[in-house]
Amino acid sequence: MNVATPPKPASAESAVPRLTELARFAGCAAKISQADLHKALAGLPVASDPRVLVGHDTSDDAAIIKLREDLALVETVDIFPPIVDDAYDYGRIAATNALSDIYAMGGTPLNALSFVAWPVDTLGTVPLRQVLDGAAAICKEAGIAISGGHSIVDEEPKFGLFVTGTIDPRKIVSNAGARPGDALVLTKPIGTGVLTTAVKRNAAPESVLAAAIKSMTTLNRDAAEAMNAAGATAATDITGFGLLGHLGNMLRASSTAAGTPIGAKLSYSAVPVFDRVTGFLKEGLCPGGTKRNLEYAAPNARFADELAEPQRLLLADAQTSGGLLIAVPQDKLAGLLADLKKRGTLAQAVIGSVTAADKPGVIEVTA
Ligand SMILES: Nc1ncnc2c1ncn2[C@@H]1O[C@H](COP(=O)(O)OP(=O)(O)OP(=O)(O)O)[C@@H](O)[C@H]1O
Ligand SMILES: [Mg+2]
Repeated sequence: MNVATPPKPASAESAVPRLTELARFAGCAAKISQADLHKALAGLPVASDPRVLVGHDTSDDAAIIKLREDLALVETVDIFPPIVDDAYDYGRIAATNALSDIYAMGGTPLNALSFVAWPVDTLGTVPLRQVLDGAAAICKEAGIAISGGHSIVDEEPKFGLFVTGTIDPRKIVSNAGARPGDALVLTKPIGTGVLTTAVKRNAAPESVLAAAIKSMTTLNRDAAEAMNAAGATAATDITGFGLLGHLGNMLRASSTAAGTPIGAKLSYSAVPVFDRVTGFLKEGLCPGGTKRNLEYAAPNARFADELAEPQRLLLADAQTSGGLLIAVPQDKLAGLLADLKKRGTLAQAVIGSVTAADKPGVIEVTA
């Protein structure tokens, strides 16, 4: 069930310049590209400690550290520059996005610490406080506190959370468990990268963001509860690398775990999209991160000829606080969809299926 948007605290000072003007890349589109991240992380020591059940080597959403047979910690961090101009909404979006990685593993949030980089001389502390209030409101909704943090001066604002959660180590939903035949279900529409870019470049009024802000501030908790109840084989959240990028990570991790190449079939027309996004893409409004995502994904994507560049870009659009992508065995699909619907997730879309492939991570996209 979605919780109503809380009232915004009154602003004592107008934030000049706009928050998004100070950000080179907005939200999760500021992530270092998958290609560069792989270069930077390749060969970095992998944890040999047997208590590290999930480390950075499988590109998963969070690290998992076993404490007991029935208890493990889930740890994640997510920080990014402003994606909207409203400071309170920026805080809410950053917090929802950070919590999402805990839900994507099947975990339950326990506590958060916040990180702030802020141009105190230009913006003052009032909008900073609004960011913190927004994040606190979302954490309260998730049932946890922000129990501390760290703050530095920076010309480009950045904000985010370190979140700790708990999980039963026997019930981890990593991105490595997808198996051929599983259905792929998406729980929020895509297109936040394109919409926020259109507004940032003054090509559209802020009102076009209403549905996207509602989505970016909706916790993936309900989707995760349905996923856990259904017995999903794998899940991840769709963020900065876009649908193709995060699906690719899931398929490659699942291929390694299964010891056989695993790919997917994706149906373009089944993917839920926010209003106006396809029009903006046709006008050439597209975040740089989305173009980089498509470049990275293209060698492993087999697009139907009818799908032109704007449609391909859409599937690679850098999302901020996107929905869960859930792999679920076919016999559990109907139950999952009914539960997602009952809980009121923003989408319950079957967008494709997992396949046996000739090469790990291949995605065949039909119109
Ligand atoms: N600086 C880093 N040092 C070590 N590992 C890293 C670093 N940056 C990213 N990683 C690892 O790379 C993998 C992919 O990171 P990515 O940010 O895509 O995951 P994510 O947290 O699910 O993304 P998002 O938070 O946007 O959902 C993860 O396993 C992550 O832990
Ligand atoms: Mg993630």
